[in-house]
Amino acid sequence: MGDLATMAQMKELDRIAIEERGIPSLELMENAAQAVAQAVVNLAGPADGRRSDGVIATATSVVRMRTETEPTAEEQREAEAAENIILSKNTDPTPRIGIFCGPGNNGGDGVAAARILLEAGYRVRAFLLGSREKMTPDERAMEEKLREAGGELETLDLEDRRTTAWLSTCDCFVDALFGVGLQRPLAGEFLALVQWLNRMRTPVVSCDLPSGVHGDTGEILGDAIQAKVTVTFTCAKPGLYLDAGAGRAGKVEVANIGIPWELVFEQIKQGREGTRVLPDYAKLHLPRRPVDGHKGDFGKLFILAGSEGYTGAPNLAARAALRTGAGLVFLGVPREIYPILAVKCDEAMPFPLPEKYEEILEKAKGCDVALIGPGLGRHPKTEKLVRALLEDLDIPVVLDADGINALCGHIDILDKRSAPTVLTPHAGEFARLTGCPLPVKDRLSAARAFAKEHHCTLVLKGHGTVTAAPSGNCWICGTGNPGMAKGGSGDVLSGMIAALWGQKHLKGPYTDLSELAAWAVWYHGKAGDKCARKLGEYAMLPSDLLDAIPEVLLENTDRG
Ligand SMILES: NC(=O)C1=CN([C@@H]2O[C@H](COP(=O)(O)OP(=O)(O)OC[C@H]3O[C@@H](n4cnc5c(N)ncnc54)[C@H](O)[C@@H]3O)[C@@H](O)[C@H]2O)[C@@H](O)CC1
Ligand SMILES: [K+]
Repeated sequence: MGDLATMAQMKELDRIAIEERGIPSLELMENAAQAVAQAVVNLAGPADGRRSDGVIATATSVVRMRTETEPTAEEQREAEAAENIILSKNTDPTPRIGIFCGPGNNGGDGVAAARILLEAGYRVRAFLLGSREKMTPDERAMEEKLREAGGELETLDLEDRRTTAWLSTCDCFVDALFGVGLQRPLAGEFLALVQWLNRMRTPVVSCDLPSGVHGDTGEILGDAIQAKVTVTFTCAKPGLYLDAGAGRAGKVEVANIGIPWELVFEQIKQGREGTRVLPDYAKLHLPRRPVDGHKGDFGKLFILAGSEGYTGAPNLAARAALRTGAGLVFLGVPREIYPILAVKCDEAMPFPLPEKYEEILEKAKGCDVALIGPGLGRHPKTEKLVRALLEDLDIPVVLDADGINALCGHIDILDKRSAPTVLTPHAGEFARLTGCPLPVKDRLSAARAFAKEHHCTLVLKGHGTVTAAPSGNCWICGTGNPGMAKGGSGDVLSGMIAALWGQKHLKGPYTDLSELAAWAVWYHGKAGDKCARKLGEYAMLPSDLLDAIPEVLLENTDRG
């Protein structure tokens, strides 16, 4: 489930399928178009137009809005013609589909979908953008077939009122401007069309990618289509789940277009540096806890957290760890705030940090996992302590927030560690640590490169949090929402990761600690989604996540 392909991988896969395996490219395009046409039918309703109510009023206002000054006689005639086009929807409710095709094979998918929908009885108009000379042979072949079916590939003129009137009555648009061949930011007529379409708010089905979204990074080049559904071919692309691209893709449907699965396996799934998405509907089952397990088996956690003014973070991290199954949680906090934590904690065991470093080290060494950082502050003495622990501790470490900041300028300490380490930065912390500019443009590649270079697990937070393993494998999280963008959510996540890393029975079948961290990210996002449904994105709090963890884990634990 969920293997993703980059734009380059996709092009290579298509090439091998066509050139080496002899699969006709037109057959692939036809299959792609079938899947797109089906998505249109799902949105626009059946060809007899039973679901067209409500379009007329919106459409009329679009034409009227455009009459700003006193019209000339010619303009008056045009306006009337446009109005008639709109009113004709009353007598002919057959769904109208506007299809916008670019000059490449993505455009070819659109042309083929136009023919399929026309033959199915829909009112279809297909428009070409860009020069006809640039059209690929396959797109030309599809244009020929469209013509044979009684259709036409028109040149789009958004100044023509009759065209815009007709488009304003459409039940659905198909975006077939650019797919994996997008090379530069949208400009000129492409940009103008994309912005016009987005203003219309008519549901859009995008072919392969919303045009303007970079398939590898989710970056928006110039502007991008806001799709309702993206029908992506063979494998989904990372950009559909990352950053702004994820916001433009709408619902992602992956269509098999006839490339043999063993070829996909060879080229994509078997790849050494794979990328997988963990979608919302994924089931990431934890095994049952062993019946004879005792609290020591479920992980002794050492948490170093908190400072004056940050008394919530240690408690959130500790409680999240316990909610995620940790056996024992020792919570070391600065002496000044210890009394506060002593009152807050029931299950976790807070203690004031001893003056002597050796005593702190000894306490930490007796544990299975250390979580360092939530609310720790950036006092030089504290940062020195963090670095010393990273050097001296040979147990797995989860490094979060100010724990990460303490590594700035001292990345060699990370390189020297032999025990597993996971860092959980948001983009700001990552930029500070690596010196890369903000915003981090390609989070997937950046996370992968860092994890490989420093031989650690990197959880780079954001919309579609990326977890990268030292092997180069990556997971993109498909859960979570903007309601979680509040101070404290990260503390909960770090506690959850530490808890999973500490439980011995999870290390049998799930030895890959990086994958366990990716699971923790997914559970955390899922808890957030439950809170958003119940409390709303505005009001939900990081502490509410703690109450949602039980339901998430119940749904994702083997009960047999
Ligand atoms: N035979 C195949 O390889 C198949 C390809 N398919 C479709 O074809 C797509 C890939 O086709 P292509 O490689 O032709 O690429 P695209 O159709 O995505 O785009 C390439 C064309 O767009 C132009 N272009 C790129 N960026 C531009 C910009 N910003 N402004 C203006 N022009 C720009 C390029 O010069 C080129 O003419 C896939 O995404 C998929 O939709 C499917 O039909 C399945 C089979
Ligand atoms: K597209």
